[in-house]
Amino acid sequence: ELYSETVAKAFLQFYERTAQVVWNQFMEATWNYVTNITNKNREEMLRKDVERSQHTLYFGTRARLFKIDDFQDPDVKRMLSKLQNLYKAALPEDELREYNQILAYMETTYSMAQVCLNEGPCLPLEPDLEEVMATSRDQKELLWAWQGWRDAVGRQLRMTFERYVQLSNKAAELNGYEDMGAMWRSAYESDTLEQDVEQLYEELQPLYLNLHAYVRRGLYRFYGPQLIDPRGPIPAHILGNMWAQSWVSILDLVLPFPEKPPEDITKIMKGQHWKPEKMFQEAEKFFTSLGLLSTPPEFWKNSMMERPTDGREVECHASAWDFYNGEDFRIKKCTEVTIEDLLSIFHQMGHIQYFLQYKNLSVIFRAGANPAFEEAVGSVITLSASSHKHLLNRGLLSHQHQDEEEEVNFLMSMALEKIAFIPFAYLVDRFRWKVFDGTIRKAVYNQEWWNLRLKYQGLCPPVPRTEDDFDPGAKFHISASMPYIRYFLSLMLQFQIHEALCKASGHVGPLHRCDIYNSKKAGKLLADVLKLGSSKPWPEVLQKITGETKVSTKALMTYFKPLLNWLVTENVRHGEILGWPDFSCSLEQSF
Ligand SMILES: O=C(CCC(O)(O)[C@H](Cc1ccccc1)NC(=O)c1ccccc1)N[C@@H](Cc1ccccc1)C(=O)O
Ligand SMILES: [Zn+2]
Repeated sequence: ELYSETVAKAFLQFYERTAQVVWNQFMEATWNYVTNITNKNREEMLRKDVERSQHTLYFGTRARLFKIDDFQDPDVKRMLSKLQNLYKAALPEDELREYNQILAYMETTYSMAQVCLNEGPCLPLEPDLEEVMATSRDQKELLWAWQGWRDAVGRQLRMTFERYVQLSNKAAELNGYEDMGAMWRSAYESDTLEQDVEQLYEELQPLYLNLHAYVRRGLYRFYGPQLIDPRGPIPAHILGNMWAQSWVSILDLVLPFPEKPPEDITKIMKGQHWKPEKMFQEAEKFFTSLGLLSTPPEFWKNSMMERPTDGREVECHASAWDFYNGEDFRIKKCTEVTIEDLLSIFHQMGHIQYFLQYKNLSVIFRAGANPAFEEAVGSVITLSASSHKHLLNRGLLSHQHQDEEEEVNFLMSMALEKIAFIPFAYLVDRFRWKVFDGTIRKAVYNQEWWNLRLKYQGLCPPVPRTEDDFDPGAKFHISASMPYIRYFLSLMLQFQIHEALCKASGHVGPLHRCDIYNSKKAGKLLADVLKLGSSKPWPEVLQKITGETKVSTKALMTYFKPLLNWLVTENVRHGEILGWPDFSCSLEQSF
């Protein structure tokens, strides 16, 4: 009869044919905008977004008319239920236009922001301000970049963000969710996501507290007591990163065995005349060495691998793009020739590999098993690619660096990337979930942000903050309305998958020495899972790789066990306090 399963299948085929066209046109228009930010391109992107929303509305409202529970075919049921979420298309047309303007304004403000020197050039975030944050050891210069960026971005977004929250929640409610946080969490198909991530965070906290105490000691030695309180939080501008989310750039200040410094891989890359294209080829070679798919010619023709030098304004935050026609896939990145950017390209290539593996699925299933899976794929390969074994094999190291002390130095550099990231990845959406559910009211956005930054990261602002500031907006994903808990879950998922692929590749010995390069068995295990896209619930997908159905901290703890032992011994030896009982870092009052 009218809404039978047979009719549903025809309905889904009609959706499939039309969606490919509408989505491809929307992606093209968005790509044209972010790689050439002009008013004309923004208008075209907004126009294509309205068309996409009209398409979503047409099919989503009709999908809601089918009685899915009476249907047999699991794919039909899963596809129809995914179509029923209209996302922002549920908003009335005028409010949708306003919402799209707000989204474009926030993301563009972030992408175009610069910090100007008194007399002389204005510096963009990439690569200039990030270079200052990573390499300067002058806390006044670091403060200039840190505060300047927040003045240029966060402060501009504050009012707009308040309206963004209202419209986001309205869209969520029109889709049957309590608020936008609930809608974002629904991507994980779990009613216990909040409790699960809190539990995972608790399990990892001892690892972070020991790293925090040890790094604080190293910074105390370098910057002295007028900047660092050995029992207090760490000022947020001296950790080597604009958001203090990765501390790998200050490895030289905290190296456990300074008499055995690691080789400077960036210097080696420059000495070997690496260019961005070679970096992309290097990453692709890793994936094909596993028997995975190579990128089509369009990829090399259409990607933006460097910041353009023709004066175009672009959005530099790296991203991978699926144009939903089964053949056009791109990466946009303002690549610099550094080891950080090489590893970042591995991450982006992970997104591309997922696109390639699931390209024959229905458009509805062309996504990761969940958003954390999408973020984990590239990071799994990066774990092998950053191993000394692999770097030596690829000519990026001159010797293996495998004595006991060099191994601790290596694990420390990995911890400054992965362990330092734990509380930041956790707190970004804790903040936004509370903003969306109303726990954090707009009058206290900035104060609540810093309460979370103190509570979870043990950081504090180097200068007093007010409610004229909006420091969360200084982070890309918040200005781009991009969920973040995916990176927290990916942190554990990537080690679980890495461990399983290492086992499949026949690796024996410590997990941190594993390099799955050339392992066709590991590649097959991964490919079979990526091909599923979002067609199956993610616990089923995880089970196919690791045998487990839950995200777990075990593999990550195994990887860092040798370092944790060393850190605990070191911190006990120095009588370090774990945590920050002195809770403020009002620098001027600390001496
Ligand atoms: O933001 C990124 C990398 C960019 C991305 O690849 O995750 C990108 C983010 C993005 C950019 C623009 C629009 C949407 C998302 N995500 C993708 O390109 C992407 C995500 C899902 C499917 C397809 C592509 N990394 C995070 C977290 C991170 C990840 C890995 C290492 C360090 C840090 C960060 O920098 O804070
Ligand atoms: Zn990513």
